Amino acid sequence: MTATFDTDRMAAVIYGSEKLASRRREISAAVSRIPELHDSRPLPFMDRLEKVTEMTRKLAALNKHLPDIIDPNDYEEGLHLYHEVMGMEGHPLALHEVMFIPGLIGQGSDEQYEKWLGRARRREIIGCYAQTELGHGSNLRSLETTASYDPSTREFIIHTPQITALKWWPGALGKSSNYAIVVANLIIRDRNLGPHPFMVQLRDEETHRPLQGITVGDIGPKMAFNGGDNGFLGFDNYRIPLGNLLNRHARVEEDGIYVKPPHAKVGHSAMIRVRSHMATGQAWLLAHSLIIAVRYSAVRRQGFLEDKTREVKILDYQTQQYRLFPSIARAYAFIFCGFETIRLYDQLILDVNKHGNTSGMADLHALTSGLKSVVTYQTGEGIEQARMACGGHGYSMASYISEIYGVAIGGCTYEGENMVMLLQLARYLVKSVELIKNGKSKELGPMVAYLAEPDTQEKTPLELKDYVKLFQMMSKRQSWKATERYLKLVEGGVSRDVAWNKTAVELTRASRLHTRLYIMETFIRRVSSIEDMNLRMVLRDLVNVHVNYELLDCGIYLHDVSLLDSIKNQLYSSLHSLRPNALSLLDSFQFSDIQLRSVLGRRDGHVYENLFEWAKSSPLNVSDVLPSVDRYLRPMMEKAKL
Ligand SMILES: CCCCCCC/C=C/C(=O)SCCNC(=O)CCNC(=O)[C@H](O)C(C)(C)COP(=O)(O)OP(=O)(O)OC[C@H]1O[C@@H](n2cnc3c(N)ncnc32)[C@H](O)[C@@H]1OP(=O)(O)O
Ligand SMILES: Cc1cc2nc3c(=O)[nH]c(=O)nc-3n(C[C@H](O)[C@H](O)[C@H](O)COP(=O)(O)OP(=O)(O)OC[C@H]3O[C@@H](n4cnc5c(N)ncnc54)[C@H](O)[C@@H]3O)c2cc1C
Repeated sequence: MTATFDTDRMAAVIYGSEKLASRRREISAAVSRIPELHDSRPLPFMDRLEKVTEMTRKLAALNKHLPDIIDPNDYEEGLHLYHEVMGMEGHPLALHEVMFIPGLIGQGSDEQYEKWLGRARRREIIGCYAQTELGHGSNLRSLETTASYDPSTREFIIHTPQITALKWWPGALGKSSNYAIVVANLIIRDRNLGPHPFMVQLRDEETHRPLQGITVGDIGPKMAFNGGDNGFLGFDNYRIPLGNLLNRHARVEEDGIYVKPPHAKVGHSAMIRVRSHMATGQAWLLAHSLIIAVRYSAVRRQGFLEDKTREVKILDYQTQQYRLFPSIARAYAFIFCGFETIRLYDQLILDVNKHGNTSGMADLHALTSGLKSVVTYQTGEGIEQARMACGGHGYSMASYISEIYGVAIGGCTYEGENMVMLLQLARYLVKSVELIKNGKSKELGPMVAYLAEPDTQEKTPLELKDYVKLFQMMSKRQSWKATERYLKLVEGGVSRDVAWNKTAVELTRASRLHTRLYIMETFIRRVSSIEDMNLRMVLRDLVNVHVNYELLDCGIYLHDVSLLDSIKNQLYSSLHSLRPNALSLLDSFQFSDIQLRSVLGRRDGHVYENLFEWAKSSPLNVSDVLPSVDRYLRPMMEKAKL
């Protein structure tokens, strides 16, 4: 079946501009011509040490070639080049670009930029972001690492009071970084002023050995990211100068006077940044797994439909389409939402850093808390469906889907565990409902204004705005239901914290619905704004899959469930309409074979030949008889014969 649109033009919609889309193609082509930048052999055949070594080798090679391939100051081009060459399994600079430099920009003063930013950008130093501890990750207020100010020497003494206070998990900390932004409780004259970010040198710049007073190492293998070195870190009364408190917002004077920041959570900007970028990152992972599954499904033939002389492509099965197409819609929806949150973050950091204006923080915190939770969860679901859609071959590392899954679901945990973050958004929703109850609807932000709308009769949705209306109604009802349940407990004398906990499941449901509504509205809005009518029509088919699937999936929140039958019919027909364009919608992401790293999902479609070559290259096939067979199996069988 042939697609009805041009994938290069769709790529420009996905990546935001024709220029960036074509630069991505040029960068992929340039990488394909430089063997030094390719994996020296398939990553799944490597053990952990080999993977870390391979990633470090490629990173150094990339650093050498980078100025010939891209403009080093272009963030988007750099991101693509890194994805292409380094892949997704982690590397020594993974946190340097993602949290260390942004953390320094968000928290450091101009003087501190002068001292560290240029060096970091030139990669004279490598940094990471060390916040989570062995005993605490979610509850930042209970972090135990201390940074006590000593006015006599104008230094902070960083200390790990007990084992639970060891920093644990930071990416690229274990073996690669020589600097870290360390989050520690600022203590002045025995007063704990809460977590603050400090620039800390961990290793000697010449020898790379840990400095005295620092204990640091790798935390061992993980579900994924095994090319990276997540680490542990402890301090034994380790002294750093006063100037190492990142002090754009909060300051300590030489005499120990504390100048507090304009907003209590302004120190969290590095986390807000990653959360703002997560929707696009996850969309990209989801699209990776889907292109593998859809390409394979367009090659794999099994069973018969009308034509009894030739087996059917498995992509023609309705169940296969139901498994995969709603996730294609989500990948697009997440990309569009992600661009919006990135733009909001960039605006916020400008407002805060230039004008000290923190008024956008609460809204963006609520939005990104919900979005990162829903998007990572649904991405995990979609990738797992993609794996199952490839049958037995999906289970092989040749598909690479299990690696993508491991990487993606890390996002359910890092940057705030999903349930914890859904509860953060719920605080915002509950406050909004309370405003309405207190007659202050005018104070509601635009994203929650629908919470004040009256209930109307549910009717079969015909146009997109009807779907949005129905979804708003479901989301509003759940936010109200959860809030009223919580307030009733509080009014009955239960403490706020306990009442919150007794309502928590309902609260997380409200947050999910609110976020799914936001995703739906953003998707519809973006598609409606596309000028090219041809592309807009194709994406309209995708939106149709999305709105019907979302409504069905959340149908339990409708009062009139008889609506669901017509929605089911509309979904089945929209899956059918999407079939001719499904593969091209994914080809539009324009992943190269190098970037995909999937034997099953290669562009050439020679699935069986490629799988056989891959199997033959397994290290186990280097000899016909393995030493373990000689040593154990043959003697066992010989003994049994006696
Ligand atoms: C290529 C891929 C690379 C992947 C790299 C992955 C790298 C991963 C890195 C990491 O994981 S770094 C560590 C990340 N850690 C976390 O995310 C920890 C999660 N916990 C928190 O963020 C916070 O503790 C919390 C859960 C948000 C709660 O914060 P806290 O206890 O300090 O506040 P509360 O008392 O609950 O709330 C008070 C008040 O403040 C509001 N608020 C909280 N955070 C923010 C914020 N960032 N911005 C604005 N406002 C915030 C909160 O909503 C409350 O408001 P009110 O309800 O009182 O109005
Ligand atoms: C791949 C990866 C990379 C990471 N990189 C970094 C890094 O670079 N730097 C860094 O500092 N950290 C990093 N982390 C750590 C990460 O940020 C934390 O693991 C994460 O924030 C979750 O915290 P936790 O481990 O304390 O989970 P916990 O909070 O212990 O979660 C365990 C369970 O308790 C529940 N729970 C906890 N609190 C509540 C609550 N208040 N209400 C209801 N339920 C609750 C959770 O929902 C969850 O079910 C990384 C983690 C991973 C997996």
